[in-house]
Amino acid sequence: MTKVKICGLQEQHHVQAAIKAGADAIGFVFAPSKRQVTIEQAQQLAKHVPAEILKIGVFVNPSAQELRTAVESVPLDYVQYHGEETPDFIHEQGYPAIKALSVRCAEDVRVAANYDVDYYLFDAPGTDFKGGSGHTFDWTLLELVGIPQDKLMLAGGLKVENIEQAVSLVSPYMVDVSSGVETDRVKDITKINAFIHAVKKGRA
Ligand SMILES: O=C(O)c1ccccc1NCC(=O)[C@H](O)[C@H](O)COP(=O)(O)O
Repeated sequence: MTKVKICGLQEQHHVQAAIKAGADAIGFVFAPSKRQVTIEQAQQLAKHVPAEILKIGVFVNPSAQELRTAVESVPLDYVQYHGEETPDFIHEQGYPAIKALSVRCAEDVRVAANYDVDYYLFDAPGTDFKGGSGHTFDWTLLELVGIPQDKLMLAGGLKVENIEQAVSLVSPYMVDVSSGVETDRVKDITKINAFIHAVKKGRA
C-alpha cells in the first residue's frame, strides 16, 4: 500500500494527529520556509514519535555541520535534500537520503539518474520557497524516469481531490503532502485524516 509522509509539521497536536491517522513518515522543514522549525523545536516534536514512523528533515543546500547537528540531535531517519546539492555532497554526508527534484520538463526528471540515493522525490517547483508550493506538475513526465517504483516519492499539490488519480497514474512508493492538508496555511487535522484515509483505504 502507498505510504504517506505529512510534511511541514510545527505543532505537537498535528504530529500526533498525523500518527494517529496512519502517517508512515513526518517531515520537519529546516530550510527557509513559512513552515521552518528550529532543531530544538524538531527535537521536542520528535520526542513522542514512535520508532516505526520515519522522521525526515528537509534541507536546502545545508552545510555538513548543520546536517550533522540535526540528524544527531533530533534525531532524523532521513535527510531530504531539496536544493542544488550535488551527488558527491550527498554521498559524502553518508546519511539515508532522499533527493527532491523540481519538475518543469523531461530533463528535470532525467537528472535523477545522476544521484545514488534511497528515494527520489519528484515535486513541483517552489514559488516563495524551494518547496511546499501546493502546485502540481505534469505527472506523465515520470514515465520517462527509469527509477524503480519502490524508490519513487511523489509530491506537489497533492490533496484529497487528486490523490486517487495521482497514485493510479504514478504508483509511487510514498506520497508527500503539505499544503493540501492545511487551511489558511495551518495544518488541518480534518484534512490530514481525510488525505491519509483516501490513500490507505486502498482506493489510492
Ligand atoms: O514545505 C515547505 O515549506 C518547503 C520549503 C522549502 C523546501 C521544501 C519544502 N517542503 C518540502 C516537502 O517535502 C513538501 O511536502 C513538498 O514540497 C510538497 O508540498 P505541497 O505542494 O505543499 O504539498
